[in-house]
Amino acid sequence: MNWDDTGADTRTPHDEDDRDDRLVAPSADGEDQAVEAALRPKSLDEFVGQERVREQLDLVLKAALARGATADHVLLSGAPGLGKTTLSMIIAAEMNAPIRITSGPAIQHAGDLAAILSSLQEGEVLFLDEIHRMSRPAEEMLYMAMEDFRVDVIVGKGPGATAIPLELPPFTLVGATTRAGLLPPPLRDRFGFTGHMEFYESAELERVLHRSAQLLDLEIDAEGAAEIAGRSRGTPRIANRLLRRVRDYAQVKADGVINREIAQVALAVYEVDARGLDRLDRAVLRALLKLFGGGPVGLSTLAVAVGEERETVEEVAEPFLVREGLLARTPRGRVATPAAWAHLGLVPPQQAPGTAGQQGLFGA
Ligand SMILES: Nc1ncnc2c1ncn2[C@@H]1O[C@H](COP(=O)(O)OP(=O)(O)OP(=O)(O)O)[C@@H](O)[C@H]1O
Repeated sequence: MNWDDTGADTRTPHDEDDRDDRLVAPSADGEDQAVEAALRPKSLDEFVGQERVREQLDLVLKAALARGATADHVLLSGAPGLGKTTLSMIIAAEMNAPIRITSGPAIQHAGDLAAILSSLQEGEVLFLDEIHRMSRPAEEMLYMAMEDFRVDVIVGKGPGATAIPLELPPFTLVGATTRAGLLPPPLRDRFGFTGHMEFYESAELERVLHRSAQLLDLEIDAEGAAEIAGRSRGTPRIANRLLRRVRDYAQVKADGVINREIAQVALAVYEVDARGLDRLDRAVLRALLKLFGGGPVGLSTLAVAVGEERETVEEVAEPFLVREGLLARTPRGRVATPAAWAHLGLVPPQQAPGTAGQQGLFGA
């Protein structure tokens, strides 16, 4: 990637995929998957943060255990990397039940789901990630399975097709979604408990980092953890990933101990700034400020200026910039906030008397 100082992209577009190889990407890459299993908390007590969800879930599970019953179906919603998979495994562990893991996109036909459901053991936890991406027929089969622990398996085709009812053992469905709003109400209503996972506070991420450091046998001090936490975008997965990169730096260039200075220098090497913005985020902001005077500017124009697809700017960079209060999406286009100017150390152009709002060079 070659964004120059003006924020313009000097590389040929698409010669690298900015989505997956970003150090601050919320989704898991291959390395994450390999180490995440070792870092996952195994019980609700070990699970950091999300106090409300944890407390409510604790009650749901304890009550089910006391009744000797299978726990109600649970829906977990929230951004990637906040711990939905981890919580589903904890639910199974707390219920002393086995867990089966699958995802919406893996279930394209109702038959795929019937095969999974009919092989569940009594009390088993079925974790269905990205449940909003399941096919419609599978979704309809799931309604009946969740409510009546029964599915109708269709045998044959056309007028001769017959539905054979199949009893299922009671099970707990844990559905996970990043888009709770996309779930059809009949599906949403069949969950006994819905937990909304929030982004983590810095102090919570510091606890995650200390715990991970201990498991990875690393030495990190309080200031080192605070520095990494502040750049982790409220997401434990990103915190754990940044920790591993800082560890590499500490091992190669220092004595292995992670303190504030080591964390700062290491993350500067990886171009993750003090607020967790990476090169793409800063390129978008810089273009908005330097080329368009802070906006408003249309998404397509902004995307061309940084040499990216509209979707990349809109879906990869903007959500975090909006969340951080650095950029606003307005009906007239993208607008930088005063915090954006301050973050990049730039001074907003003087507002001419009588003009309303920020008017860019290529304004509305
Ligand atoms: N509350 C937490 N305490 C400690 N570690 C956590 C916590 N939440 C998540 N993690 C760590 O973050 C990593 C990612 O968590 P997890 O895979 O559960 O996220 P997810 O929400 O299921 O993500 P995705 O939606 O991408 O599947 C795991 O390695 C896990 O150890």
